[in-house]
Amino acid sequence: MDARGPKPVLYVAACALLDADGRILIARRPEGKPMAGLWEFPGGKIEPGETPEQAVVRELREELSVEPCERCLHPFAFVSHAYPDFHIVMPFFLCRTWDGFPQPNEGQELAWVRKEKLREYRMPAADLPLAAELRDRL
Ligand SMILES: Nc1nc2c([nH]c(=O)n2[C@@H]2O[C@H](COP(=O)(O)OP(=O)(O)OP(=O)(O)O)[C@@H](O)[C@H]2O)c(=O)[nH]1
Repeated sequence: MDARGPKPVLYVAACALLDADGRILIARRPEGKPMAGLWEFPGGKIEPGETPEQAVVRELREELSVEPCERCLHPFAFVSHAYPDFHIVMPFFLCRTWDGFPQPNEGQELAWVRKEKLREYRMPAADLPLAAELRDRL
């Protein structure tokens, strides 16, 4: 807490889609959104009453027209990170099986990236440990 009071805590769920060649899908935040231009993992805020898995399924459908099954979402890591204006808690899943071909429904740029190359893409601070975990543990 500081003089401005406690920071809001934001619960976000995200997912690494992994293709058969071991590449990971990342998306570039479009102009007009906070943190525009940074590369991140597909996902978004967990709505009230939703599980993290349900939030990932909904966001993948909205953002990418991709349908994973909930059972295909494997818990991989989580983040708890203090941004200057909010604190993010982010369960993070791996998914190797889904229906559909990812479409950039929100005008976002998409990239399939090898884990070794993730560090070449500028990411939000909260994602840096996730990129390192993917490099080390996949
Ligand atoms: N989706 C996603 N959000 C992330 C990641 N890392 C990270 O710091 N965030 C932050 O978590 C928050 C998620 O919000 P979002 O804007 O993607 O969620 P949303 O689609 O539900 O929001 P919206 O409907 O208000 O646009 C943003 O502040 C975003 O910058 C990540 O890897 N994936």
